[in-house]
Amino acid sequence: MSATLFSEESKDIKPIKIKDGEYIYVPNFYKKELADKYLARLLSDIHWKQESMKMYGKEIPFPRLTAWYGDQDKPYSFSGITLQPHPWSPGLLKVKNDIEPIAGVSFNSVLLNRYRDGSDSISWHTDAEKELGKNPVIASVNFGAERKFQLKHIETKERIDIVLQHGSLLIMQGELQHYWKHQIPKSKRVKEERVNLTFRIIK
Ligand SMILES: O=C(O)CCC(=O)C(=O)O
Ligand SMILES: [Fe+2]
Repeated sequence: MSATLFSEESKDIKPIKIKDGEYIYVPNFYKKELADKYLARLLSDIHWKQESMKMYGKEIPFPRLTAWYGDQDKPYSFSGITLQPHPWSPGLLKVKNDIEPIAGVSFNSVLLNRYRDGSDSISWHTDAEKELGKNPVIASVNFGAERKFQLKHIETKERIDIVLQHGSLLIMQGELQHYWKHQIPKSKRVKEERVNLTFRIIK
């Protein structure tokens, strides 16, 4: 990571080192007013879709809506489906430019997740697909309802919970994807929508 990429405010942002990985969490990356604006725009402008996965000959819908945006030559496969990206929108490019000085890398795609309420979720997985490279940097920006993000060490089963708040930025980096799974569990209490953007580099 190059120190010259860091802006004045982001200079003090240091990765949190954990066993076999590291992450950065910036709770108030966007202040509330701006985060509210982004949330409204994302809800209305993004081409949201409920994808499904074939399992034992049955179509199982994902418990969330998704969308894939990015450079046009980078199709992406996950959970048995392949997505052709929509071209970058001005708003997504703005967020990308805002987070890159902190991530220290240049992203070429973003997977968006929309959790309509607490009954939407994403279950335990790693983002260690081949096309993300060896130690991927994954930057996740969060808008809307606060949801619990859980990390679980694959060998020791150690757990780390982070409540991802409106306007926050979470960056997973280092060896984390090889040793830790993550999930957003269902939560009966949550009635509001949440939108999550995970910026990635597809090789
Ligand atoms: O919604 C989140 O915070 C996590 C999303 C995620 O893990 C993914 O899209 O791979
Ligand atoms: Fe993930």
